[in-house]
Amino acid sequence: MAEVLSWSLAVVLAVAVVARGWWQPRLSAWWAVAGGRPWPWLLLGYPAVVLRMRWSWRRLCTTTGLAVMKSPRWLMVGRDTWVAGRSLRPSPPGLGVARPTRAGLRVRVRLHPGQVPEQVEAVADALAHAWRVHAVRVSSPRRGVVLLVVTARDPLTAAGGVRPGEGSGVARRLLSAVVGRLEDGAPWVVDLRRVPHWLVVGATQSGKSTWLASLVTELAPQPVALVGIDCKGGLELGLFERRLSVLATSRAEAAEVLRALVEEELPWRMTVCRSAGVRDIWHLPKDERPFPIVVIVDELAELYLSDGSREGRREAADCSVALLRLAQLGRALGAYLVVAGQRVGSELGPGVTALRAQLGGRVVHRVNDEATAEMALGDLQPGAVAVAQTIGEDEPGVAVTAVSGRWSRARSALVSPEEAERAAVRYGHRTPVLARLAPPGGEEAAP
Ligand SMILES: Nc1ncnc2c1ncn2[C@@H]1O[C@H](COP(=O)(O)OP(=O)(O)OP(=O)(O)O)[C@@H](O)[C@H]1O
Repeated sequence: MAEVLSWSLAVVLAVAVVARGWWQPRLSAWWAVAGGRPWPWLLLGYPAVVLRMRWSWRRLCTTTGLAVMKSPRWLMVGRDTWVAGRSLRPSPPGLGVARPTRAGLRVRVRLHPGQVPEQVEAVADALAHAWRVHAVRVSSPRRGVVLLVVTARDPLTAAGGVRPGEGSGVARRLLSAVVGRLEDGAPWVVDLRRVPHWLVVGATQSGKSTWLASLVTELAPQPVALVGIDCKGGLELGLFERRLSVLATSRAEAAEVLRALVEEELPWRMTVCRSAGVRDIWHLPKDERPFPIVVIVDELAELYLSDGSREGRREAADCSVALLRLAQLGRALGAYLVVAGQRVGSELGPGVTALRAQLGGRVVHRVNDEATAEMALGDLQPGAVAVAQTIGEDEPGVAVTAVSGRWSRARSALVSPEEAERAAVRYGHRTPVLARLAPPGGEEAAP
């Protein structure tokens, strides 16, 4: 026996020596992958939660009304009559295979005919309690199926634990930014080419500016023109001035910049596309393609609310129309819009509701009232409205992010003003000159 063992060991060692050219270069990558895995969760937490799920699924579905009763085959019951058939048995929706994620697991559930995802969503809290996990989120990737995203512990509690660009195993695309971490542990990616326009809402001190700072920090190294509109005198976006192609710090300046964008820059881009026979700038040859422009507005209300003067009303109306046109025309012409504000209700003016409908990406931080959460999420993800309202004072940077069809809780990367400023200075030399927006000197540069 000992002889067989030592021979086997010798063979394994010999193979390892012969094949070292193959495994040695891969060793560090394997080590890095293994080191990044949440082993305690995978080895202990995950099997325990899966057992609890399997064990309790039928009972849970019965008590919460998700199980349907399979009707038995029966005969008439009389005084001396036998009853044939199976006993009445609750049949729960089909629970699929639970796949582990970094912070929990995902599992698909096949609904019974006649059931809708809202029924599962209504009992998500009961599931979370029964499985002793932080949260169960419900989405519906296709008809008849719901996806349960289970998070074991709240990964968003560690304030400041998220770094800009963290989890950047994600392959970076132009115009995409990792701005924090989602509740399921995945990086929070804002990809402007997929969802071109975003609305960022939150009460004061909820984390809007920090979110904008992490977005700018991520976009700064990219060949992208950034246009800042900050009518609070440039207090927030002024930090990135070195990396901004244009910064408007009052409403009069903002109206002028937006006018130049929609009346000069966008029509010029249309002409370029038309003469090249293409439908958007992304089909132009790379060296002829104009820079994509990301317009960032901090505090939307400052653009919309007027002081009652004729001049003020005219500026507000101009800004409203220009933002709407920008949102409508922008995607094909490489202009993207990120708008932040405390409220986005119709009290700001008639144009704001139309603008909101164009902003397909939503980020909702802590809000002061239900109406604001409803305004920001109700049209896209009604199920997320209640969750946005649970974000507390002690959770700055925590938000609900939603695009059509999906939503999640998330926490933004904590980017200090100094870090953001440093990034803007470091990449300041990459700031494109937009000649039509900032007339004094400079020519339109190609990326
Ligand atoms: N992801 C985060 N993690 C931890 N702390 C955060 C996070 N985001 C923001 N904060 C903290 O919350 C506070 C408020 O952030 P921020 O200034 O971004 O809020 P705001 O919504 O822009 O406020 P205001 O509307 O008053 O400008 C700051 O002290 C900031 O450090």
